[in-house]
Amino acid sequence: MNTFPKHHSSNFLSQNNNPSHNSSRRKHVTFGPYIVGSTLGKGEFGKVKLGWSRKNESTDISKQVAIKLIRRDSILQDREKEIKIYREINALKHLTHPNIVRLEEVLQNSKYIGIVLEYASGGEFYKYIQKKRRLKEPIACKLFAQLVSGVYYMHSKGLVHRDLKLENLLLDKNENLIITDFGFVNEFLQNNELMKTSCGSPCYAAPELVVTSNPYKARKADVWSCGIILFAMLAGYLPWDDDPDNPRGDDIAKLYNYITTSPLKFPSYISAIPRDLLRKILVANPNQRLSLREIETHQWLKPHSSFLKISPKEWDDVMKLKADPSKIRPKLQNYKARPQSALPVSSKYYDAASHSNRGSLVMDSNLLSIPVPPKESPSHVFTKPSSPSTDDKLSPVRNKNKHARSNSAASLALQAFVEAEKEHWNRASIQHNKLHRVATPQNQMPQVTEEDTSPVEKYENYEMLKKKIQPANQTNNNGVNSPVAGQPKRRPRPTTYHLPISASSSMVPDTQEAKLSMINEAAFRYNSGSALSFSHKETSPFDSLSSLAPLGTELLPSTTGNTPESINDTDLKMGQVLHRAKERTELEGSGITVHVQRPEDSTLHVRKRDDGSPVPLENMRNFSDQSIAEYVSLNVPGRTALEKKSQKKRFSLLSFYSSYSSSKSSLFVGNNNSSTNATSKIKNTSRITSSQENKSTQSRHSSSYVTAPSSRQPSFQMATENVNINNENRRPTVRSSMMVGSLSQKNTSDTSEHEVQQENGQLPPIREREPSTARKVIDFFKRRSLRF
Ligand SMILES: Nc1ncnc2c1ncn2[C@@H]1O[C@H](COP(=O)(O)OP(=O)(O)OP(=O)(O)O)[C@@H](O)[C@H]1O
Repeated sequence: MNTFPKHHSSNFLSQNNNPSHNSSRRKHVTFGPYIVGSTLGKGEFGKVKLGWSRKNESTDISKQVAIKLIRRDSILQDREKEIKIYREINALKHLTHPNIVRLEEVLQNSKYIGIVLEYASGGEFYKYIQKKRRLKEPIACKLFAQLVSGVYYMHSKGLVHRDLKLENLLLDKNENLIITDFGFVNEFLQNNELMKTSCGSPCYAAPELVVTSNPYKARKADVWSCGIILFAMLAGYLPWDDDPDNPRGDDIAKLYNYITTSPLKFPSYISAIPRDLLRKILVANPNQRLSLREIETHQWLKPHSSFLKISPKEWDDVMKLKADPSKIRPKLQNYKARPQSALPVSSKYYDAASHSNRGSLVMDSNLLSIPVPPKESPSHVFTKPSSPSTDDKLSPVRNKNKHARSNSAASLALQAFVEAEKEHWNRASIQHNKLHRVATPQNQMPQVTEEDTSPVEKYENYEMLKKKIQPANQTNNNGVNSPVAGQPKRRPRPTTYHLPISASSSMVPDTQEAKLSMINEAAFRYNSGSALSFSHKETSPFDSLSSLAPLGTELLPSTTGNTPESINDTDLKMGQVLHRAKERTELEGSGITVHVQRPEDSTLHVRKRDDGSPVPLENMRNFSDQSIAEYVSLNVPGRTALEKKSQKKRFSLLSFYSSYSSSKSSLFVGNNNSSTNATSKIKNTSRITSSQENKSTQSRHSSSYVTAPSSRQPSFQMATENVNINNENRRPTVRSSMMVGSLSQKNTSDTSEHEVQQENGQLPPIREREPSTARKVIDFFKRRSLRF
């Protein structure tokens, strides 16, 4: 039974001290329709909290989200922050790809803006590498294919990320890659993708962003970052991190000189084919660097070539269908259709708000412009308008034979599409009402073109396939869905790209109910309808800026996230766990909502941790091992430690070039200043602490430009500004970075914890580490938050 009241408070709730509530009564903090749990992480803008949506009244189910909470007063003072937030929101509204974090909705109350995101329960990618020291090639290949697919999708929407790095990658519970943090995203025009604003982290930033003030080709800069990420996956450390003259890597001028003059060095355990790919990606000259399309066709990615052939349009089509079942054939609609999620409240809310004064949340129009028309920068090479790739028009079917079977989610997704195409053609030859009996011979697949199969059909067929390979009633002894033979015994995530690939026609569901169940379980994580309810047809994600909500507008309750589509089995059980154990009461007029636990009524007692997360302690046997394990995983100690990551130190050289603040900085190519001067100037000015960042960005009025010290790259020029930056406050051992825990004596969390304690005066300062031969490995993530 749903115990949540129909009306809920939009505010964070304070602790209830009413003596009438004894200790057995548990309270929960809420934000809008979400119960707020533990802190998942802390970023530049504040904390990211785990949240649970309220149960849908009819279905009694809940789902998990990550809520990025931003204090409104913190952004009122800081225009750059504000811009980043709205960049992120507007970009995410337009991106619906399985490897890009899904925006559920945006809420705000008097104190906070909350960006509600899909919860990436697999945690941070760099920690994953940290744990494994480095990734095996097949795993790296799968994850890199997902990264490339996500980035290519983003580029196809005219957006560049500009801050791709390990720290901005998360994993879902099935270890699929999720790209996050779109704060630096920007739009490019197909016929002029040049940008001026350098952003990102030096270790991941393409040389052209740092060593020249010329406009750079935005997509190629993302490609470079992908290459660095791939190297880090395979090697376990960042490339070009072994400069004896710059052992700590924090002299950016030296770092880039080293990058542009030193050949890439590989550890012996990276094999020849990925080395070849890396050598073609990590090319200092962006014109010679591979494009994403070229990367996709590289031999190393062949196992995932089919997945990579799924075009952005195909991703959109499938997701639209998921969001709008009305487009599915009437035959399928006749099955008991699930309630369709309404347009996210936040969207409606924003639309309504577009007529009102948006106060401080108006974006600077300069932000949206693409800097420097070609004629103004004749030295730069411009990209021609890209004509649609022929690859995009190809059906994945054509590539079927190229696809080597793999367990990867990516390749499985592709297989699903391929199989769906195949299925469609088989089905086309028989009566529609006998579809479920069709046994499709393996390896018989007519050639079809994109035009031959409508997205609706594809989707339907895909769903059919999915049902075939994983019937709803197929469970193992543990009550968990049985894996298909040969597949790992892991309950697949309800996404299309995590499908087992071997399908048996005997597994075709033969009832309408089974088919309905198949649809209901279906597919993508883009299932709540929220992200998809945004218009994808807008030409620019920034078109809708004016419709952003004004501050001070009251939070409206959300209906998003309550649809059954959004809930998987685990969520359901989670929801049951939570809601059986709770009762919620609203203290009249107080604005305080209290969730009360009544142990005598509960099948499972939910306790609250210090950090606010619910912890189930008793009576776990009522639930499957898996649901318990997953629930427990939400409360892993690592998360608590993660919370302490608040001590993240960061550099910021964002202020180097600010296209949206052109009045504050001017860009030009410097003249032949001596390299010595360049090096020393940058050395003196290129360090900045996070606490100084904001101040420094306000003070960047004068700029100085110096040539890069590289004699091999005479055309590269170094630009920087006097941004009042120094490194005095930086802790020498932290270097605004993370270490490879498995190799270092302390892992990241420990380090953060130490810092917290240290700042509280409980511990002596960490001693500076002596450089050692393993330093480059130990320092793997040291520059994790370095930004410019
Ligand atoms: N969708 C998510 N699912 C799970 N954890 C998340 C999610 N989004 C963010 N986190 C956690 O919160 C941390 C901070 O998030 P994020 O980096 O997006 O915040 P930010 O304010 O944009 O930080 P940054 O300083 O990197 O810009 C992440 O490192 C991650 O641990």
